[in-house]
Amino acid sequence: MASPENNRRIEIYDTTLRDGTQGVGVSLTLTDKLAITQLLDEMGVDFVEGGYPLSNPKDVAYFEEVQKLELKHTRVCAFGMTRRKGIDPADDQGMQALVNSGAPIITIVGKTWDLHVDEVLRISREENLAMIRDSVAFCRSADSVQEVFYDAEHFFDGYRANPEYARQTLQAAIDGGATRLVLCDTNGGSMTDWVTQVMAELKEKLAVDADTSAESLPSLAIHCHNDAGLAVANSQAAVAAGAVQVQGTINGIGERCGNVDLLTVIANLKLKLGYDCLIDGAVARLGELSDAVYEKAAVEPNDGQPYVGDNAFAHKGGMHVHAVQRIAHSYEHVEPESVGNQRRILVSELSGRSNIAATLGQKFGDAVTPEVQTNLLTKVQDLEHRGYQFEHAPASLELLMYEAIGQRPSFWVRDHYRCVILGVPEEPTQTEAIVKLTVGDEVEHRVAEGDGPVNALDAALRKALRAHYPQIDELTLTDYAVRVVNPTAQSAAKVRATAEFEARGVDGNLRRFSTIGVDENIVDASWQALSDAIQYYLIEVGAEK
Ligand SMILES: CC(=O)SCCNC(=O)CCNC(=O)[C@H](O)C(C)(C)COP(=O)(O)OP(=O)(O)OC[C@H]1O[C@@H](n2cnc3c(N)ncnc32)[C@H](O)[C@@H]1OP(=O)(O)O
Ligand SMILES: CC(=O)C(=O)O
Repeated sequence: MASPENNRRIEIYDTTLRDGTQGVGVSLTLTDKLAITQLLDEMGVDFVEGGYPLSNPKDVAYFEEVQKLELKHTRVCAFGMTRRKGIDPADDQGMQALVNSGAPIITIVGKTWDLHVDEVLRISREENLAMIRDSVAFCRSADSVQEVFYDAEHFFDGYRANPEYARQTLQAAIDGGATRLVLCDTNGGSMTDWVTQVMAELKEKLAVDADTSAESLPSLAIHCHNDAGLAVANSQAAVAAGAVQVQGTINGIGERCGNVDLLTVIANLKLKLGYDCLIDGAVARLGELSDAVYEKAAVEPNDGQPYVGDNAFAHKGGMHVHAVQRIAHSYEHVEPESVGNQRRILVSELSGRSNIAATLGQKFGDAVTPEVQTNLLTKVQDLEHRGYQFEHAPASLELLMYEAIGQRPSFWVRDHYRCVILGVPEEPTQTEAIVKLTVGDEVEHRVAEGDGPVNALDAALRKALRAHYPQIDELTLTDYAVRVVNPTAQSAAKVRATAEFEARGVDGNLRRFSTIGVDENIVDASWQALSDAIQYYLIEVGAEK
């Protein structure tokens, strides 16, 4: 699949810790930043931009602490803007912070677009060129600094508005000693043809301006934002046109619509286009890297994310599942494992018998006969028509399977439950639940208080069952969500309760599973999800009824 002719090595420059944290809702602790640096190093990421040492105490501490890590592949970069107008770089706090950070690479961002020079900074165009040149040269002259990269902010917009001036800004960075000229699509609105065109003509024109050869100029790099949904395409177009480095973030987190998602770019470069990047084996760990960054950044994962998202290899439609069972790449562009992901087969009203066989066949073996498949499918279609959604509740689906083959155990028989809520103004609302069940020959009639009806019901049900099935104490509710199925019915609408539980199986491993309930009554929907979970768990651990 990869084109063998593209065997250049592409440098990967990660700015998750700087540009990524400019994303809405993203905040990383110092410990998180250091842990992400270490992970990126393990993968062979060439450059990690740790932050802006002038910006805040956390970033200052980062550059101190990161020096204690033993990094094998990564060189740490400190980011900052050009010196302030009208002063010597040596007197500029930002410049001092950069060279004192101890980072071997300094990345200086400067203005390309005359609009920003005239209207935002309100300085002369000559002063802007001097700021770029002086700042790069100052950082380059520091003993601790190995290289200076120059981030040409708004390059593609600036070059459209005034190509001569945009080139002069790069020339100033070259004169200062920059070793990479990073073309930034800061506003993320460039079209791919424009990126290709600029890349194609830029080096030749820069060489003519400087009366030198294109080869003797610093290499070009690319830094794209995703405001027009083209960050991946634009980054790859730049690489195809000769860029040696791609800057971006893990999972594409970043200001506004984000930076380019390095995970997608890396997988495309390596698996599709035959470029070299990172270390051997790293691509198969992209899923792990994605999960780690989502978790540390406390950002909700994007299930539809290319390559690494939970849905990237999830097959729902019956015809697709049928085909994938026969030949996986009929509906998969790469093997899920090649990027650290896995295939998922979902059961829903859009399923065919293949979905049932693929999902339950391994566990239930020969019991999954064609007749059982058809019966279970009919049941699922009927229930989904009533509001259930089994793709979110595989444990409830398994209970239906036990029912379909006549093997669903009855751990208890419910007589009734009752919930009482006492709401008095200015006082905390009190809730209590009563549960009456028959377990074996014994009647259990229990009451419990809780924080709301679901909690009280859960507590009362567990009280009633504990003496018979002590294993239930292992079961923890980890997530619970309620969604209205038919909102037009307003407060009489049906609701779907989905609950996620965690417990150790008989093998001692922690497992998560989800169940579902649907009813007009929110408490009854929750009762179904709760009691499905307990029954499912008791079956899993082989409880005697
Ligand atoms: C495209 C990008 O992602 S660039 C990075 C953007 N990231 C951030 O801004 C996060 C980190 N920033 C910060 O911590 C702060 O903004 C600081 C420390 C840099 C500056 O804080 P302050 O001094 O309070 O200034 P403030 O943020 O309000 O305004 C920016 C200042 O930098 C100046 N400035 C902006 N860009 C440049 C540049 N490339 N070169 C020199 N000066 C610049 C502006 O003129 C303004 O100075 P002024 O108030 O004297 O006119
Ligand atoms: C430098 C940078 O982050 C940008 O121009 O987008």
